[in-house]
Amino acid sequence: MRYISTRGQAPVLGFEEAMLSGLARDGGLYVPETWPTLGREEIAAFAGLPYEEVAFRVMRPFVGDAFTDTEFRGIIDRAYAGFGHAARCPLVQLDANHFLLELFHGPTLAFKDVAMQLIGQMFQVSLGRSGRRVTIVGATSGDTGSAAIEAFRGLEAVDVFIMYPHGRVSDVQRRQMTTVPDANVHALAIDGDFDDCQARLKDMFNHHAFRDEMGLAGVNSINWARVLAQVVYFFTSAVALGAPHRPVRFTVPTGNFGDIFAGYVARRMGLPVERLAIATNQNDILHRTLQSGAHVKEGVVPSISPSMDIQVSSNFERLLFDLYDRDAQEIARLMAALGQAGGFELSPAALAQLREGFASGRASEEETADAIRATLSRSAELLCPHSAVGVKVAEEQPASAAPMITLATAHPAKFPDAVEAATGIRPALPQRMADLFDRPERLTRLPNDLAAIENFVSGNRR
Ligand SMILES: Cc1ncc(COP(=O)(O)O)c(C=O)c1O
Ligand SMILES: N[C@@H](CCOP(=O)(O)O)C(=O)O
Repeated sequence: MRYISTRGQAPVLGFEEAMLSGLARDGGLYVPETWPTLGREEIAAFAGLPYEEVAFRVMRPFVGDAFTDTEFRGIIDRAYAGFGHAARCPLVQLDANHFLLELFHGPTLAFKDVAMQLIGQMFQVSLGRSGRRVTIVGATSGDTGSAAIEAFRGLEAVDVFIMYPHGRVSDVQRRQMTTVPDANVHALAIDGDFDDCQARLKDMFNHHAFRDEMGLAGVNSINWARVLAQVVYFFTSAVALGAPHRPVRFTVPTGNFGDIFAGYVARRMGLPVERLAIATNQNDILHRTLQSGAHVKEGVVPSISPSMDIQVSSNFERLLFDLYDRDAQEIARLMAALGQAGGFELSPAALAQLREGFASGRASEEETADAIRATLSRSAELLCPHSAVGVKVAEEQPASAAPMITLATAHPAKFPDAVEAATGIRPALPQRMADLFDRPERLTRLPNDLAAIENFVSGNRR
């Protein structure tokens, strides 16, 4: 399998190099040259298999010769061994036809662990083989950061620098990043919002002299391997509810468009997905895009679902690439318009395709809190605010015989203030994290300035 850039000007790479490089050198995102498909029988055969086996079968076609089958099975087994649930990503029934896919049983209590634990293992095998060192830079609105730190802490061949928006993540999320004592980990509080952090991240990758000198690697969903690992749970959950013999529907709480893009990939691979609904909070650029056809940035407004406080949804570029029949020149033009003019209009053909493939909805702050409360009283499930945005939007979708699966993307204990305000219940952290608020914090506050961030990175990597 070969990987090409959405902007058409970067070298074509194999899986391992695409995984280690992060952003393509032309500023685009790597995508597989073609979408591999799985036949009905192959998908049906997933029923009853352990999560790890389905992961192997779904991801194998994308990995090529980067890892032997034995290496790849070992990587997958080690990635999920520490998850707190035997099913890894269990399904919970909310009502007759609505299910929650719990993605927060990994070490840092959010869906990011599902992919990050896997790529942590992939990096270790790959770097161990080559003797190469990398400097991981990441941007987070709260969850990617701690998942990355957990996956890469203490590794000799890796330094990790995570930028988060100062004052805009929950206290639990911040402490998960700032209380890790390992010398290779650096939490950087940036004066800006997540879009600023992600923009500086991409600036670093696009500054080729810096990128090459530092050996930059990216573990945001810029990295194709992150998205790939997330495709797996669309298959496991759908098959558990009868796919491929009956279609299913998904609603995905969405910010950077990585998770829902993974659902799109599952559908391209042959999974019968009747509806794929984008659920946004008040930072609703994607919902507005579906409604109006205009993809226009507005300022990020802080919300009680802070991990989705995003207006520049990085992976939307990957979808646009397909919507525009893989016309890389056109994608480069649209992305330049987004950067310079703050937005663009989708062509009528691209918009029609977008609306055919996706639905969307939005939850206000009040509606999010209502969904947390209503779900608790109906089914005793305590939702995090992001999952609540998903449940609210799922419930608005037209009735169908196909089961609806809403992705529950984080544990409620990561957002205790919002959950307590909605329900009066303060969710407790698991015992292993009970002393999180007693641990000393270590962080560096930096301006939203490329030179300042680059100086810090170059001065502090080992
Ligand atoms: C808890 C949570 N839910 C949902 C999202 C949105 O996922 P994506 O950015 O892949 O759209 C994020 C962050 O991205 C998150 O941390
Ligand atoms: N919500 C994310 C934002 C970064 O998304 P990613 O999937 O591109 O890493 C976070 O919690 O950091």
